[in-house]
Amino acid sequence: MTSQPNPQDNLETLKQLFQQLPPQRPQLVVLPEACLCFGAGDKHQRALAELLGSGALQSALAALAKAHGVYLVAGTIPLLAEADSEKFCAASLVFDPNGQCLAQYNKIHLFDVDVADATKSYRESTWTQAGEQVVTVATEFGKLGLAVCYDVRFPELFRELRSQGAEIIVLPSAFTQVTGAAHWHVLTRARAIEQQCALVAAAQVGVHANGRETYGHALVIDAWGRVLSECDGQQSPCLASAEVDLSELAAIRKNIPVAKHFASSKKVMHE
Ligand SMILES: O=C(O)CNC(=O)[C@H](CS)NC(=O)CCC(=O)C(=O)O
Repeated sequence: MTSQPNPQDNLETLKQLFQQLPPQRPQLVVLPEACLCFGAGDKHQRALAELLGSGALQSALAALAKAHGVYLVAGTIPLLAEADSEKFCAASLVFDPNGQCLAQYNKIHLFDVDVADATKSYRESTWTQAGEQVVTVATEFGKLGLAVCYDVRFPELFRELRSQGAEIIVLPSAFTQVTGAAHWHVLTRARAIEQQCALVAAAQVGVHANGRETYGHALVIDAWGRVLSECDGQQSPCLASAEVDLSELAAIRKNIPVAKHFASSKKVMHE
């Protein structure tokens, strides 16, 4: 998506895009980081922020999941830890096909980074409160592990998701054009290969209201590291969709038992 500041505009885009969902069920749909509000400035985002379990953004997303009978990872929307919190969490929510919210993951690694682009200085922590919990959630087709965007640069988080049983990792993102062109495919494929998990990486793409430029290239990657589907980084909105065979995952894990080998090497590395 090329999300805009006004949530209503983005919901309209999503309603159109959901018309193109393939017929298979169960189905998992993953949205990009800041899917309902992008480029509006932190005050506007803080004004939109909701408490878990109530609010217009969450109701609209729950309704979308229910209307189409899909699991929906709506990453991210601004959620408040407490009603009077100054900062909001970049929260990725998981809805089931009945529109029930199953889990919340707050982005742990915040993008306080300098990039050689028009924005130059990104300081996410000035308005975002960092998450403190690793989150996995069971679904009828396997266990999801939750991560967001810049988290992809921290393999330790993905190691932890795997050890908590994750089989499919979801990664709502808004990678910058510059870092995305250099690192996006390598990082996402590396996390899928090393943790032997399927990985679904949704992405913002194009030029946003605040002049920020995002890379796009939403991906579905299997546990062998193959790219099963990809948006081309030009079209917006765009749907990358694939059928993932999780039975292959068990064979990959049996043949290359990295989890077992890590358990032995861990002793050496921590001494
Ligand atoms: O600010 C918003 O509204 C939405 N959030 C984002 O765009 C976030 C925080 S600024 N972007 C990233 O984490 C980019 C990571 C990245 O590009 C990299 O790791 O190279």
